[in-house]
Order: sequence, then structure tokens, then C-alpha cells
Amino acid sequence: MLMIQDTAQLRALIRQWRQAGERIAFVPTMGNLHQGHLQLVDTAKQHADRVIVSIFVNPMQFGANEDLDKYPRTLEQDCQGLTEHGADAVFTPTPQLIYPRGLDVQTYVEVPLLGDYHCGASRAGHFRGVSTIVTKLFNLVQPDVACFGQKDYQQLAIIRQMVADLSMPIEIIGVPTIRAEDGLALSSRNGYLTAEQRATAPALYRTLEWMKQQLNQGFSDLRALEQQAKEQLAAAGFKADYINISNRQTLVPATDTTAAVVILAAAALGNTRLIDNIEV
Ligand SMILES: Nc1ncnc2c1ncn2[C@@H]1O[C@H](COP(=O)(O)OP(=O)(O)OP(=O)(O)O)[C@@H](O)[C@H]1O
Ligand SMILES: CC(C)(CO)[C@@H](O)C(=O)[O-]
Ligand code: BAL
Repeated sequence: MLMIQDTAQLRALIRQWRQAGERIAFVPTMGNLHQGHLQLVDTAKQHADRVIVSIFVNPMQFGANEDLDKYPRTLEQDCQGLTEHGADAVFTPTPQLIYPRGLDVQTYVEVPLLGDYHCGASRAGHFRGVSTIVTKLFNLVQPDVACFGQKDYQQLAIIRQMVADLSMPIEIIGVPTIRAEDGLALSSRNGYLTAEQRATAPALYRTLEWMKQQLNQGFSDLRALEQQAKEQLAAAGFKADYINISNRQTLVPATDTTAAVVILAAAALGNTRLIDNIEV
């Protein structure tokens, strides 16, 4: 697997692949790779001749009091996993390369509306940071196809909207969430959990499954169901940020006539914020 740190090298490689008529798939990540990420790589391989992965802990999408500094950086181990899964190249730029003028004066991309609720409401500027870095990475890599996890449901919706609104010639593939045996969605931030918190963590997905069951059985007071779910999570030891029964397309609050629903949740165990979702 090729390791690429600078843009000239990256552009030369992409040109070489293009000249050979090869189709390119891209998987953007922040590293500390687990089976969820590797599933994105496996899916990417099915859609292209070449797979390139980026590892970049993007400062622009972290809030001032978030975990930018302590975010796990495990490059050697990540490269081993990527090699085993047949990635062709990994791009690991520095913040200086990506944001040479600094974040304050960086041109940005912002997708309206879809970022107003859920994580967008609690993490000001987060999705602006995500949309901007993904645009920059798309411009550098110029892939035919890019894979994103459904675990970050709102992020995936925003990227799809951005690609459509800005006429980016890139196919976006959403990949189902990979879970531990007990149901917990794999996430790099799971590594922050103590043993006790890790034992509690699957209650988040169990609560989502319970809500789905209630909805399928005809429970129609959606706001009351959200409230009950919050109480269940609090009893388990979580501090719920949000649990929202939403319209799958617009991500606005669902009503009892909304046809396609997704339940989106974020909740903290200690200082660790976990997210998950379930389609109903
Ligand atoms: N369990 C999972 N199943 C499928 N895709 C996943 C999973 N976890 C992360 N991804 C996807 O991997 C890509 C990179 O995500 P990222 O590097 O932030 O990993 P993460 O584990 O979600 O980290 P974090 O804990 O910071 O949210 C995103 O498209 C994300 O949706
Ligand atoms: C898409 C992404 C790599 C952009 O930094 C990040 O938000 C992530 O890891 O989901
Ligand atoms: N997977 C989303 C990246 C973030 O939380 O910043």
C-alpha cells in the first residue's frame, strides 16, 4: 500500500490511475480504524479498481471543548488493517497542508437545513467542518465513488445533499453500521469507555430497538416515546443529548403521518459521547 503525505504525490498517483482508465473509490476517515471502517474499504473495493483511504483528524469539525487533542492516532496499526483489506493507498495530510492559512480565514462549505437539528444543534460548526474537509478531499482525490457509514446518519445525508447541490460527479454509497456482538455500534470513541461504561453502552441501541418495536406496534405519540426513551437511558446511566424520531429525508421531527422514519440518538457516558440510529 502506498503512503502519501503531500498533494503533488497524490495528484500524480490519481493521474496515473486515470490514464490507465481505472475507477477510483475513496474512503475518508479520521483513523483509529476498526471493522466499521474496514467494511467501508471492502465495499469501496466492490465499486472500483482502486481504493484510496484518507486519515485526517480534521480540526475544523471539532468544537473548542471537544476531544481534538486526545483523539486516538494509531497510524501503524491502521496501515496494517488497510493493507490486509487491499487498500491501494492511504493519504495522511497534516493540518498545515490542508489549512495553510489557518482555520479562521478558510473558505467553507455549509449545507443548509439538514445540519440544523441533532448533532448540528449540539456541535456548532461541526457539519461546516465536515462539509468543507470532504469537499477539499474530494477535490484532491477526485474519486468516482466515495463510501460513508450509516452510523453517522446525519453526516451521510449532508454529504449526499452537498454532492447534489454542488453537482459533484461522485457517487455516494452509504454502508450499514457494523456492531459489536452486544449491539454497540463500533466507533473510535468507544475506546474512551471504562469497562463499566462499555458494559452499559449497548443500552443505547437496545433503546432504539425498543422504540422501533413500539412504533411498529402502532404507538403514535412520538414526543412521549422520545421522552420515555430518554428516561430509560438516564436510568441506565447515560446523559441523553437527543433522541429524535425524524423524517428520513429531511431529518426534521417526524409526525404520525411520516412515511419513512429514522430514530437518531446521541448520549454520553461520562465524557464520552456516543451516537447511533435505527430506521423504522
Ligand atoms: N460502526 C461503523 N459501521 C460503519 N461505518 C462506520 C462505523 N463507524 C464509523 N463508520 C464510518 O467510518 C467513516 C469514518 O468515521 P470516523 O473515522 O469518524 O470513525 P468513528 O468510529 O465514527 O469515529 P468517532 O468515534 O470519531 O465518531 C465515516 O463514514 C463513518 O460513518
Ligand atoms: C467524514 C470525515 C472523515 C470528515 O472528517 C469524518 O467526519 C468522519 O470520520 O466521519
Ligand atoms: N464520525 C464523525 C466524526 C466526528 O465526530 O467528528
